[in-house]
Order: sequence, then structure tokens, then C-alpha cells
Amino acid sequence: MTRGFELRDVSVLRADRRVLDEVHVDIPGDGVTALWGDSGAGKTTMLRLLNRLDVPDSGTITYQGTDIAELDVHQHRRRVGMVFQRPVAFAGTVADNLAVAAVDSDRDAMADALRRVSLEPDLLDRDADSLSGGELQRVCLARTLITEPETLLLDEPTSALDERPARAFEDTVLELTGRGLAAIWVGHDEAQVERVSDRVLVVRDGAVTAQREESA
Ligand SMILES: Nc1ncnc2c1ncn2[C@@H]1O[C@H](COP(=O)(O)OP(=O)(O)OP(=O)(O)O)[C@@H](O)[C@H]1O
Repeated sequence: MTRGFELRDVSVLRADRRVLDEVHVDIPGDGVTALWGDSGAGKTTMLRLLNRLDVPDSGTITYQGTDIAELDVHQHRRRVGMVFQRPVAFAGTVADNLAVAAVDSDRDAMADALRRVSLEPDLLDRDADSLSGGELQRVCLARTLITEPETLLLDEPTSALDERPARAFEDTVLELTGRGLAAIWVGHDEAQVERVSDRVLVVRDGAVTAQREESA
């Protein structure tokens, strides 16, 4: 098992509330780990800590053995890329959208990133505004992949999609993780979590209250 994240006594306070309360958990650096729980349990907050979009009020988080507070934040975010709940298109073409993450990437690298998310390279010149929600979320995934991350953070990535594109997105993530990428998938849909994950961390009231391995 590859070493991923280790959270030690991690607490987050917001508006005088403990959104996370001394979380102590290991998240292996391979396969798909789901953070599953009710709305407001603290899943998104936990995910955002992992690439330093948020910082804990106390406790430490290490990634592959190094305290992430000591890492260069931009470099860390290239190794640990995030896909958000709602796909966001920047103005311009799909190529422009991919260039946001990696200004130096050439057309071949962009075409390759699109292929990895099962999109045709000829989409590169399409206006990003003209894409369907499912296509756009794939472009967002490609934008994250273009920096060659080791780990993907996925914050309810299919919640804005219909059933079919949502299932297709799941398949794409499983294909990527089958080739060695790790993913941490925040979700509240139990059936989906069972489909996509190798292990589940149950998040309740700001704590990880249970862990289970999913059978293949
Ligand atoms: N900046 C903030 N100020 C006040 N409260 C906050 C802040 N950020 C998060 N919270 C609260 O912390 C709790 C946990 O939020 P979080 O988004 O992590 O939950 P979640 O499990 O991801 O929920 P959901 O499934 O609805 O996205 C919620 O009650 C939320 O309202």
C-alpha cells in the first residue's frame, strides 16, 4: 500500500463550531477512498485541507511522509489535483481552459489529456461554453490531469450531472485509478460510493466514525 495522507488530531473551527474534531486517519496513496456521510458532516472541509485550500486550526497533515504545511503549495497542488462539484468553464476554447492549468502545454499534451477522459481531441477548438455539463466536467478533469497529478481530489464530481454522464464519469475515474492514479472521492450517494471506491471512510459530525474496505 502506498503512503498517502496521514491526518493527526486535525481540527477545523468555523464560526465557533468544530467542523472537524481531532480527525485521526490514514488515507492510502492508491485506489479510490470515499469520504461518505451526510450533508454538513465535514467531508468537503476535509478534502480542501488535503491540497491546502483550507488549513487546520490544529493538528498536522502529511503527504507521503512530509508535513504539507512545509511544501510549496503550487507544487503540491500539481501533485494533488482537485475537481470541484460544479464544473467551471473559463472564457474561450477547451484548449484555453486546459492552458489555465499548464500554460506551457502543447497541443499534443492537451489532446492526450482529452483522450484520457474519453473526449475527442477535436474538441480542443470548441468554445467551452458550448459543452454539455458532462463534457465540461470531463474537461475540468482533463485540466487537472494535465499537470500529471498522483492523486485526484473529487468533491461530489457528478452531483451536477444526469445519471448517464455521471456513470460515464465514474468509469473514467476508475480507468484512471486502474492505471495507478489515487483518488479521494467525496460523496453522499451510498450506491455510487460502493461502485467507485476501494475503501470508505464514514464522516459524521466532524469525525471519521468508521472505515471499511469494499469488496471488489
Ligand atoms: N466558512 C465557514 N463558516 C461557517 N461554517 C462553515 C464554513 N465552512 C463550513 N462550514 C460548516 O461546516 C460544516 C461542514 O461543512 P462541509 O462543507 O465540510 O460538509 P460536507 O460534509 O461536505 O457537506 P455537503 O455534503 O453538504 O457538501 C457545515 O455545517 C458547514 O455549514
